[in-house]
Amino acid sequence: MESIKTLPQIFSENATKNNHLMIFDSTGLNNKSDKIPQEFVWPDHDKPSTNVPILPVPLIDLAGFLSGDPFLTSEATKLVAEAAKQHGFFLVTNHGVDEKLLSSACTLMDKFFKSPSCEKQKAQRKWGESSGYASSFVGRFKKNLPWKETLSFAFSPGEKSENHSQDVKDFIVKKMGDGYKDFGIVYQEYTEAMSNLSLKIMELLGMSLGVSRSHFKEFFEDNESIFRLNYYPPCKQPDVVLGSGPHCDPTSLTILQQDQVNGLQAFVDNQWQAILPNPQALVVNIGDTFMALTNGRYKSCLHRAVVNSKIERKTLAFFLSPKMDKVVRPPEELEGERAYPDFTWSMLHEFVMKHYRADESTLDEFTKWHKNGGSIMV
Ligand SMILES: C=C1C[C@]23C[C@H]1CC[C@H]2[C@]1(C)CCC[C@@](C)(C(=O)O)[C@H]1[C@@H]3C(=O)O
Ligand SMILES: O=C(O)CCC(=O)C(=O)O
Ligand SMILES: [Fe+2]
Repeated sequence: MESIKTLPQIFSENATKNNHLMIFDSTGLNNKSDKIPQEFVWPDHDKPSTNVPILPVPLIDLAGFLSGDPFLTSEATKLVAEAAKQHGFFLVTNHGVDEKLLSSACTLMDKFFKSPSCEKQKAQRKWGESSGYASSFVGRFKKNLPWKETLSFAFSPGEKSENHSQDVKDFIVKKMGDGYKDFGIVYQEYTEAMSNLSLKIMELLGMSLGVSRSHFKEFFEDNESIFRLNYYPPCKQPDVVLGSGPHCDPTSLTILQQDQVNGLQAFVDNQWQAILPNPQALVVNIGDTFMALTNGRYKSCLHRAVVNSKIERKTLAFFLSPKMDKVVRPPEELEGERAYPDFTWSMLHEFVMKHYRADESTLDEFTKWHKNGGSIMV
């Protein structure tokens, strides 16, 4: 477990020692004759292996559920329940999100990530915030740095009455200028589509748990979510680095679009197993906050992303999260001995952004931190 000391401790420590890594230049690192800097090299027990088995993730066709077919809805809830109880991962097809939107959102990532570093720095993420560009994680972690660049946005659907809030589009145009207006429009539309899809999946999850169809949908209607573009450059030593280290998503529900490059792995039945790209499907996984909302019934699963030496990998992740101040408490149908205390997403978000690097123990460590009144050292 690596705790993130709060600023300025770790930042100043790292800023001096790792100046050369303050900007993650994968091309430069790949072209240098010597080995990849030690900060990116993971311990032996975490190093990726090439021949992992393939995880048989259930493929759930949402067409029947979305059209209101009672039998197909019942079949879908059974498949969701089985997957969510075991490892929390499932695929959804016929989800209703426009294929052209999905394709352009993946292609358009290159406009940002292939631009010069000085351009990308205009959107640099600030300490403690999740919005913005993270070219290097050396400001947050001392070791086991992820081999990736990310661009993250805060998203909320806005009030029904007013026009949808345009926070995604406005953020990128504010940071990068009017040349990114079309870019912003595409990802604004994308995040709205993913927010709508996540609410439909919340209806399915509610029914699968024997809770009213509307309970979780209403809980997340005014969500304050995070949308993230993950760009994983090729690495000359793919056997020692990780694109995203082992973690459980601290959020509630993740909808992940993968490109056609393999890399996502889940830790199931005590081994890493690949979740292969499927162009017709989106990957959905339960996060820590929803595991708490189900009082531990549905599982938030450890997962990671590996990279390769030939081609970059791109993924788009919508992290559904409730309004910051909403109390995370299981509905009475799921009560019983409490697995976790009442908390707000705001508390857990602060914990993972400022005090603790999300891993497989985040919720347990957060529970200790929360019981100690949110004291800094975990
Ligand atoms: C709330 C969040 C924190 C992270 C982005 C979202 C949901 C997933 C989290 C993360 C990806 C889990 C692994 C570690 C992390 C630092 C990362 O690799 O990016 C996490 C994100 C973050 O803290 O920025
Ligand atoms: O990019 C991937 O395949 C996984 C990314 C992920 O798990 C995350 O961003 O939380
Ligand atoms: Fe994740």
